[in-house]
Amino acid sequence: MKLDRKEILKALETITIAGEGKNMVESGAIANVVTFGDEVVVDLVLHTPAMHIKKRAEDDIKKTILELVSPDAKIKINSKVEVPDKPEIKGKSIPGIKNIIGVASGKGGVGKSTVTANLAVSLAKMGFSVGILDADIYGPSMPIMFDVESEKPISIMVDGKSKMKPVESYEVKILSIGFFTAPSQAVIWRGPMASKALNQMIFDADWGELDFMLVDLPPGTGDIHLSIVQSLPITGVVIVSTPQAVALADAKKGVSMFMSEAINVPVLGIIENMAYFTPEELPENKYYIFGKEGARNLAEDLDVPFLGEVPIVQSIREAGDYGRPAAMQTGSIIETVFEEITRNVVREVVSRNESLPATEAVKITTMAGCSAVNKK
Ligand SMILES: Nc1ncnc2c1ncn2[C@@H]1O[C@H](COP(=O)(O)OP(=O)(O)OP(=O)(O)O)[C@@H](O)[C@H]1O
Repeated sequence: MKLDRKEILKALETITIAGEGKNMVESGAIANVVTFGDEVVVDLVLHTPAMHIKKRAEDDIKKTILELVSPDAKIKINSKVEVPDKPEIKGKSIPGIKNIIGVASGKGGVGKSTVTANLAVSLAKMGFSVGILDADIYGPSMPIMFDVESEKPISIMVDGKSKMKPVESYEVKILSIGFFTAPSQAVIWRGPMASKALNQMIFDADWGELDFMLVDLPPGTGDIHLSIVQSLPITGVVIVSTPQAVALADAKKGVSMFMSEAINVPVLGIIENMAYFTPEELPENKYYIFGKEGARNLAEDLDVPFLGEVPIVQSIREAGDYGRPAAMQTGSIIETVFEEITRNVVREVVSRNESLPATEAVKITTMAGCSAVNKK
C-alpha cells in the first residue's frame, strides 16, 4: 500500500486545533507531511503549549488519517510548540518564588477566597512552601480566614533595605491588602493606589523561598487584573465557579480574558465550588442546589482541565469564619476533597512548566488589553 500525501492533507483539512478557528492545514499547524509506503510522518507545530491540546491534536490526526485515508496507515507525529514571540513583554521576576498561581472567579461570592485558603494549607501539608498574596481589594478575607486579623506585617532589614515580613499562619506566609486598612473601614482603592500597594506587597516584601505563591484576585475582569498581570509573572490561573448559570457566564469571561492574546496567562483549570450540598452526617446524600456539573461542562466546552469539585458543607463556612481552613481537619471529607484538587493543580503546573516557557509579566503598551478584557 502506498499512501498519498495529498489525500492526507485533504483529510487533515477536516480538523482544527482547539481554540483555533482555521483548519490545521490552513492555520499552518501541519508544517509537513511525508509518506513512505504505508508510513506517514506528520510535523505538527502548535502555538499553544497546553499539553491536553497537543494530545487532542495528535489523537485527532491519527483518527482522521485512519478513518479517511487508510486504516492500515502507520502514523508518526513530530510535535513542536512555538509560542509566538511577544517583543513587548518583559517583567521583573521575583527571586525565590517558583510558581505564582492566580485564583480568579468571574462572579463574586463563589468561594474563590475559601478555595485559595484551602489550597494553600493543602499545599503546605504536602510539604511545599506556600505564600498567599491577598489582592482582593474589594474584600480582602485572608486575615479572617487565617485568624490573623489583628496582626500587622513587621518591617525587617534585608541586605540594607527595609522589607515587609509576611504574617505566618498554619505554615502559610500571608500578605493582604486587609492588613493595611481597619476591618471596619470601607476603603475605596483607586486603580493606581491598589497597584502601588500590590507592588509593595510583591517586591518590597521578604517572601523568602516559595514553591507556590497563590494570588487571591478580586472577582470579575477589570483594571486590577490587568495591573496584576503587568506586575507579576503569573505561572497560571485557576478559575473558581459554582455550577450556576450566572456564575458560569462570568467564569467564561474570566477564562477568555486570561487566554486573550494581550494577556496570555495559561489557565490551569476550573474548580467547581458549591457543586452540591451534602450534610456532614449523610455524606452520600447530594443535593444539586445550583445545578449539576455546570463548571465541569464549562471546562470541557472551553477545553481547559477540570480540577475538581468542592461540596457545600457547613464546616467549610464555619472554618472560614473561625480562621482555620477546613482542609486542615484531618480525616475529614473536606481534607480529601482538597487534597485531590491540590494534586490536580500541582500536576497542571508541572505539565505547564514542562511545555511552556516561564511567563513574564505582561507589559501592556496598547489599548488592546482593555478591549480583550471587555470581550464577552
Ligand atoms: N464549599 C463551601 N461550603 C460552604 N460554604 C462555603 C463554601 N465555599 C464558600 N463558602 C462560604 O461562602 C462565602 C463566600 O465565600 P468566599 O468569601 O470564599 O467567596 P469569594 O468568591 O472569595 O468572595 P468575594 O467575591 O467577596 O471575594 C463565605 O462565607 C464562605 O465561607
